[in-house]
Amino acid sequence: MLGYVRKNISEVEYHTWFAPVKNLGVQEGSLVLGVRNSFAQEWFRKHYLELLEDALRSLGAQNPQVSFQVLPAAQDTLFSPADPSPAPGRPPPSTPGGPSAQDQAENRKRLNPKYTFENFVVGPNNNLAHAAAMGVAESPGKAYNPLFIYGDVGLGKTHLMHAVGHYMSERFPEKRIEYVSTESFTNDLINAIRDDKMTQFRNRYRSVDLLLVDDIQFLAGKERTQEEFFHTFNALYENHKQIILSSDRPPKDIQTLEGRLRSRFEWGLITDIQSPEYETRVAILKMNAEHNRIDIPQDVLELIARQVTKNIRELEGALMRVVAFSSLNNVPFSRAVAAKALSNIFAPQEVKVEMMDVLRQVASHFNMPPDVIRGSGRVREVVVPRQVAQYLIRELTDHSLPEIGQFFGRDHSTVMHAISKVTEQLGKDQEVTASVELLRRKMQGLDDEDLDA
Ligand SMILES: Nc1ncnc2c1ncn2[C@@H]1O[C@H](COP(=O)(O)OP(=O)(O)OP(=O)(O)O)[C@@H](O)[C@H]1O
Repeated sequence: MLGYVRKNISEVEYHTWFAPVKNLGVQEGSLVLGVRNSFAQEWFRKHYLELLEDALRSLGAQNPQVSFQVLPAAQDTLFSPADPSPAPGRPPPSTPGGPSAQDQAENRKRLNPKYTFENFVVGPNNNLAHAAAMGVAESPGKAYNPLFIYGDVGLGKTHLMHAVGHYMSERFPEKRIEYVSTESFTNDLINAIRDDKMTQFRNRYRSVDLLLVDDIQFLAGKERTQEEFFHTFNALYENHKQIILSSDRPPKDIQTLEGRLRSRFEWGLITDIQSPEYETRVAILKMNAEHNRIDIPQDVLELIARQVTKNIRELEGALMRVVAFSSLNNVPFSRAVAAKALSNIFAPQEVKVEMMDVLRQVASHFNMPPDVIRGSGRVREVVVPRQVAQYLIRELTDHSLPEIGQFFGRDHSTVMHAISKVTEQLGKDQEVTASVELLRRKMQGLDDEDLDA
């Protein structure tokens, strides 16, 4: 099967997605593949399901069925940077005569273990840069050289550069990879001049297979550094070694950059990354939550994604802030809690209650699945929560009776009946009264007293 798959997709895709997959055997006629997280699960369903079914068909299956299951945490080696053993399916450790374990460790040390292709959410804002980086990873020194990625702060430029580095260090452990910020490059140069170690400096930078230089805009105005970088660039370029540069602006907008450097930066491919749109932001948050094993409802992630729009680093920070806030105050995640946690940094946002929020809260209060409440059951245990939910939705949202009816698969007169029934019971039936009050308070947001307590 893998042979078939490999022939039909690029090598980078294959190694990114298929190398870590585990065969979990056949269950109820379906081939079950273990993947690392729900992000990968969705990705496989969307992008590779047909290909896998075709692969099975090519092996003679009449009615091929493939499903994906998230592997338990223990088998997820993705975020164990301290673990020096290679992940399953990855190249084995070096052999005698091959690259030393130290080389590999050196390579890995400089790269952030989180910044891989697998952890990079692709959206319309970054798909070109992502495709270019994949192209470069697949054919270093050949596809686009240099690759120049620009974009505002915190949008994933460094992440993409490191992803190429990881990919190369896993597939070709003998390759030398150097990741450096322009600032470190400048400092190294200054030190080398001072200590009379220019030969070592040149050897270090001109002997690499992949040079990643971050924030190249800081070359502006540094004449000696530009001069040295020019020669480093030429040496690597002539030897078909790959260069990737990141910057906050395109080469033409970097002031006081020597013309000969600017034109070299334009030789390869220039690609930009824009701010992510809403769906991409939600997907990034979801992936982050999962990687950190935080079980946080989708609607809370959506609220965070609405608040932070420009910078992914801030987006991740906002998520951590919400997590810390809820843990320190010992309150469960909710949109109200998230809004409160973020209110010091962002303008307080009015939390609009949605029908689904109410249904979920009611379901959790009465300890039954939301679908049962919306279902057709007629016993009192289900009818009371259903009526309470309809009553609260009418009170807390702007939805009309027919809309509420539709949400419950009923007509508006049923909703009207539910509302008058609850109204009648308020103050008389203790259970109904207490439930309505408690739920109303929960959904209107927490008061400060709650949090202080
Ligand atoms: N598409 C994405 N999917 C998942 N995470 C992302 C994505 N883009 C960025 N991130 C995350 O956002 C954070 C900031 O990204 P990164 O450091 O690469 O930004 P940058 O553009 O290099 O910023 P700077 O200009 O400040 O160096 C990182 O934690 C990174 O993992």
